[in-house]
Amino acid sequence: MGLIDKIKEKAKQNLRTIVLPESEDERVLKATQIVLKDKTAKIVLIGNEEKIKADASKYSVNIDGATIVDPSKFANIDKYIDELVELRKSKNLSRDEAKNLMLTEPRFFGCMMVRLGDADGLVAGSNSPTSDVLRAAIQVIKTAPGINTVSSAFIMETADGKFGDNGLILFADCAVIPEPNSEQLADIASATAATAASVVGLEPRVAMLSFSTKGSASHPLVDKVTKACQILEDRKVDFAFDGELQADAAIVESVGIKKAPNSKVAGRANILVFPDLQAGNIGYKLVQRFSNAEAHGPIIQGLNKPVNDLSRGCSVEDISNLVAITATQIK
Ligand SMILES: CC(C)(COP(=O)(O)OP(=O)(O)OC[C@H]1O[C@@H](n2cnc3c(N)ncnc32)[C@H](O)[C@@H]1OP(=O)(O)O)[C@@H](O)C(=O)NCCC(=O)NCCS
Ligand SMILES: CC(=O)OP(=O)(O)O
Repeated sequence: MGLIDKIKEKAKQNLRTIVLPESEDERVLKATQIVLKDKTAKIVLIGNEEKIKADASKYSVNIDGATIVDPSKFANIDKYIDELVELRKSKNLSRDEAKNLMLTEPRFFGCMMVRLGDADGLVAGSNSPTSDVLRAAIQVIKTAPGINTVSSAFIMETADGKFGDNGLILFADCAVIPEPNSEQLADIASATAATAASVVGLEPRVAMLSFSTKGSASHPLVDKVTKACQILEDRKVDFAFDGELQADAAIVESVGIKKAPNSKVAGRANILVFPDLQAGNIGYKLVQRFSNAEAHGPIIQGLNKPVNDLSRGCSVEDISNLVAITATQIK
């Protein structure tokens, strides 16, 4: 059984309610049909009921069984607005501004449903940039207790099974922090190790990537990565990691042996932590497109409740798969 089938089986065991705020997107309605047919989650669509039903009929999609919530007719809207005003008190968000966000920004409304327990998780981003999804999630759902950094990971399912664990390898952070400092890189490594273990069932082996392997180049950008490794060392984390490593030293055994002979991770990493978002975002898209790999995510890490983002280039299956992943993240 492949990874997604396993995750879907797990999701079916405990049916969760997932909000899909971008009901105007044809792919979202088609994914809703798949999720309801597969019984991997209950779905809440946000928007005008008549329009959603008309669109579903236009696209010949059956969304019977999905709950449709229209913020403009929502009985508890005042409670949601009050909660947002309270959450953004330090930013002086007025009640009118909060009301406007709740009525016009379905991602904010959906995150509030999750925050207040009217839904369990949210998937968005098919029709909005990642930053819009992240802002709603960070402002409304907030970070989990004791966590400072929100980051993300893609589960890459590569076709030939050569890299990572039988072709499964996590890439981080490819979606959230543009220029992570060393502390944040260490946080990204820890969060991704936890995602690898809990969502994919892998024993994490983390490579902290750079353009240098074990001192082969010297530059402040390399120092940032070696400092992140030192932070992980000081934190006494309970997973295998090594750095700084170049990508080939991280994933190709023969190169790992040559460039980092004493490493427990080099040549066999199943998690790649990129030094910044330029490298991470470009890197995952190149692997996805050049090698026809599945890229599941970005799975957002560090939030108090699960919200996951999509690339705007996602397929219908990407959405239904991410709904199942989100459902299994709920504690
Ligand atoms: C994540 C992101 C949306 C944050 O937005 P931002 O406008 O920089 O956020 P701000 O600096 O205004 O901070 C807003 C709040 O979020 C918090 N925050 C921002 N990034 C955070 C992170 N990674 N983890 C935890 N908190 C974070 C800030 O501390 C701030 O908190 P406050 O409002 O309580 O003071 C932004 O970093 C971003 O756009 N990232 C890139 C997304 C992207 O385009 N990815 C590529 C495609 S996938
Ligand atoms: C994750 C990501 O790159 O999202 P998008 O393609 O929507 O920018």
